[in-house]
Amino acid sequence: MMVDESKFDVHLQLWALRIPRELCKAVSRLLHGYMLDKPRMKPITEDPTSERNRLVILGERVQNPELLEIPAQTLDALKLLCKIEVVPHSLTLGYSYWGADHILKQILPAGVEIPSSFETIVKYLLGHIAHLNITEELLPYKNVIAKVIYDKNQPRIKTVVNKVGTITNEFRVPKFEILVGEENMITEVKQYGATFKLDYSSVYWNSRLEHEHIRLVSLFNTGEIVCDMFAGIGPFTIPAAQKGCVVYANDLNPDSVHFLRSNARINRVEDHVYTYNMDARTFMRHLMAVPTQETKPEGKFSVSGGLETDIMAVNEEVNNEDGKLRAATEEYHDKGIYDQKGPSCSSNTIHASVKRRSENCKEDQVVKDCEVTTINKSNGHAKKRMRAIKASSANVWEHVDHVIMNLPASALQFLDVFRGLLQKNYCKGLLPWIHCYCFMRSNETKELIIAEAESMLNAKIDDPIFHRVRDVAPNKAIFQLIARFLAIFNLVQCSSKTAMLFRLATCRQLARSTIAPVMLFSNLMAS
Ligand SMILES: C[S@@+](CC[C@H](N)C(=O)[O-])C[C@H]1O[C@@H](n2cnc3c(N)ncnc32)[C@H](O)[C@@H]1O
Repeated sequence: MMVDESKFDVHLQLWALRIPRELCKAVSRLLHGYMLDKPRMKPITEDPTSERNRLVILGERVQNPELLEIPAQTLDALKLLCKIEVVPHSLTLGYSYWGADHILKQILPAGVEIPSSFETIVKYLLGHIAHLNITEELLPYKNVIAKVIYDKNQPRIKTVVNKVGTITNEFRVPKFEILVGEENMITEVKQYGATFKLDYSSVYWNSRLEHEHIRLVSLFNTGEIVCDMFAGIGPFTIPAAQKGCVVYANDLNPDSVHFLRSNARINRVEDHVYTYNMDARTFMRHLMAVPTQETKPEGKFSVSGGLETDIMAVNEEVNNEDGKLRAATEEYHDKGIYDQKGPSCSSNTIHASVKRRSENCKEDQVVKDCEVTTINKSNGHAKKRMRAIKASSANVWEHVDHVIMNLPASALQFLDVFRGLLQKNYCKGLLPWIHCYCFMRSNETKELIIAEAESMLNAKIDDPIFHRVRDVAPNKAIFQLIARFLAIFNLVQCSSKTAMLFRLATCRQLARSTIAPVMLFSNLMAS
């Protein structure tokens, strides 16, 4: 459907005063309330007959050249300023003048609910892409709505798209139809100071998870080691790395991993991010070095060209640089840099983290290279970054503080990968937190979720408490929060059709003799 722009023309026959241009200010003060008053329209304009004059356009209420609507007193004051010359002035308010809502009201048939604001029509605005929120009722008008949104948001919006069908592919990427504009869907978005480049047509992205991304990362401490099993283009990975965590980030979708790497570079955290492109279970098994039938990675280890290369390189480094951690740690203690407080790090957590690694290094030779560099000093605060902590894949696991599992549709089923960890005492120190997102439908119960998680973990979960983070169906969630010493759970009930997301975390504070992990569930919106 094309938009006939001429249909929106409104012709106004007005009156204007021709005045010397130097009197514009004085005249407009006097005529306040009687001049043209339309958004985005200036009431004083050039006079086509003379450069030395200007035209003061009067409002629609002034309907004749005698200016009877203007008080005589005002007219007398005007006459004292200059000779009053009244001229007719015609004005056309066209398509370019009217806002999107006005135009849509004219186009859409009576009875069709008009999206009342830009925010209701546009679901997401990602860089130059507007992803429309087209309801069933508006589907027949999607092209014209897209055209209006496009025209009215120049030059910012270059592509207007609409989602088609439901997401069925394993990469969780919706299929889009381009309604107007460029086919290019590579764009950039910003979240809490980080920049994310992505191809919206080939990778998963959900702007509504912004709060959850940053909320989870706020639980991490500088220097901690994070495994992001379903990393996408890095909305958990990048802020975690920016915080000074070392992140092992994996995704099955090669396009996601491509942008994950770009984003690590764009945000200058490539030293903190190791990227992998393989199935998450394989990825974890390799990091944990749990012996399984699967001995070869299904995908690519990208950091140094391959897992084997990685291990060889690290082993070589280990041979050459044994003891470096100790020296580095002592040096930093000598310099006293841990006593400086910076906006992005806590001296205590770095201290604790390095100390723990240092102890581990002495005891187990786990970490072979640990270097802390002061990258930046601003506002008197020293910003400290933990540089990459290189360890052989066989030992990475012993230092993992957090595992992120954001694949709500099936993350629970991946929990079995941790059985080795719980049963074989791989984790020498504290257990990691496992942040596992999952859906919960209204016909499911928290007991069901826990049972599934327990069965996948082959371990008992103690005292669960549920707590909602976000529900899918508005007004249908029941919020329940019960705090316990060792366990926090999030629970949401919702309508039968909607699904919930929950976050599950094993509590690393548990003694290893108690293999029951503590879990934290919280729901997110469905993607
Ligand atoms: C819901 S998205 C989450 C992405 C990212 N963490 C975020 O919050 O935007 C799930 C991601 O898991 C990836 N994925 C799906 N199946 C996978 C598997 N078996 N192994 C690894 N990654 C997988 C998808 O490609 C997708 O990027």
